Parts: sequence; structure tokens; C-alpha cells
Amino acid sequence: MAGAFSLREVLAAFQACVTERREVLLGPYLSGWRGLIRFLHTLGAIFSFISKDAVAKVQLMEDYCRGEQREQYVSLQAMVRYELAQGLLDAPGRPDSGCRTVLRLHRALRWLQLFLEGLRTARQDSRTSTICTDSYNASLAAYHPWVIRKAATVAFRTLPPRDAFLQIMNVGTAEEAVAMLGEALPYIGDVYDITQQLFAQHELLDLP
Ligand SMILES: CCCCCCCCCCCCC/C=C/[C@@H](O)[C@H](COP(=O)(O)O)NC(=O)CCCCCCCCCCCCCCC
Repeated sequence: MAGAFSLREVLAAFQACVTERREVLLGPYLSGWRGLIRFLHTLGAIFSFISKDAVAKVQLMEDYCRGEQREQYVSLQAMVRYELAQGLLDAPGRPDSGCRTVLRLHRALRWLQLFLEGLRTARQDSRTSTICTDSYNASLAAYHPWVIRKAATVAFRTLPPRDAFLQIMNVGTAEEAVAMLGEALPYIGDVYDITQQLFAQHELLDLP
């Protein structure tokens, strides 16, 4: 089964990362991202400028999770508490804090949520590139300079048609993929909402 992997397992990580106390565990959160990045690799080299940035951010977070302060990075809530208490978010020009890094992933998760919801509910003959561009423009694009928006839009145009895209998710037929998305998306929405609320509460939504 080398190379064959299903988006079902990838998305399950976002279900696994919310605890009973509504904390978001970083371990499964990052393995969800790792799975998405693997998926992105199968879409071709034109997406590599995106996966490079995503890998760098996930890697940085994994290093915190394995580092000396790993207990402080078990969950997003612990991380926010720790980095705020240590004053790690005050100094300008700290492009390596966990909070600002997760914030970038968090904004990208909003894109993912909109994109997958768009795919799920679109008509059969819809274009994946249109769904992707629309969800990008409604979310992440606001944080990106013109060159990145341009490069992203060019890359999106190479995406396969909706039905073919649903097939490469490896969850079975297009109908089965749509059903899987219907089950998995509420969990992604949950992770997004909890994180959004946490960052809003501590005024961390604009970290440079
Ligand atoms: C269907 C495939 C489309 C994937 C497109 C995802 C959204 C496009 C993002 C474009 C990012 C371009 C790269 C550069 C970004 C950075 O400038 C920017 C700011 O960072 P900085 O503050 O450290 O400077 N970084 C970011 O906004 C973080 C971007 C993280 C993107 C992660 C994307 C992973 C996508 C996985 C897709 C898997 C598809 C699965 C669907 C079945």
C-alpha cells in the first residue's frame, strides 16, 4: 500500500485533536497537517512553494513539541498560556513563536474548511479550480501579498476536475468521498472555532 493513503485518515486527526475539555492537542493537529501536505505533494511540483512554507511551519511546531519545553506545547491552550506568560509574543521581530506560526496554519485551516465544503456541495460538473480560488479569496488571500496570490491562482488552475479530485482523495467513489466530507467537516469546523476563540480572547489574531 506504499503511497496510497486516504484523506479519511488525514481528516480523522482533526477529530482526534479536540479533547473532552475542548482543548486542541498539538500532536494530532500537526499530524493532520503532515497528512495534508503529503496530499499536496501528489498534486504536482507547481504546489511546492506552498508545501515548502507549510512544511517549515509544521516542522517548527514539531520541534517545540519535542523540545525542552514540550509540556508547554501539548495543546494550543497550554502554548498560548506559556508564550504569553514568558513574554515571547511581545518582542517585535519574533517570527518563530508557536502562536504566530499556528496562526498561519489556523488561517489556512479556514481555507481548507471552505474548500472542502465547496467541493462537497458543488455540482458534479463544477471546476475544482473555481472552488479553490473562491475559498482562497474568501480566506487566506487577505493575508498574502499580490505575488503569492497570483502564484496560488496559477497553481489552482492545474487542479483536476471535481470528480477526479474526489477520486484522488482515496476514499472510494465520488459519492463516498462526499459522504466522508460530510462526516469530517464538522470536526474541522470545531478545531477552527475553538482556535479562533482562543486567539481572539487573548488578542492574538494579528500577530506579525
Ligand atoms: C488543493 C490544493 C491547494 C492548496 C492551496 C492552499 C492555500 C494556498 C496557500 C498559499 C501559500 C503560499 C506560500 C507562502 C505563504 C506565506 O507567505 C504565508 C505567510 O507566512 P509568514 O507570515 O511566515 O511569511 N504562509 C501561510 O499563509 C501559510 C500557508 C500554509 C498553507 C498550507 C496549505 C496546505 C494545503 C494542503 C492541501 C491539501 C488538499 C487536501 C484537499 C483534499
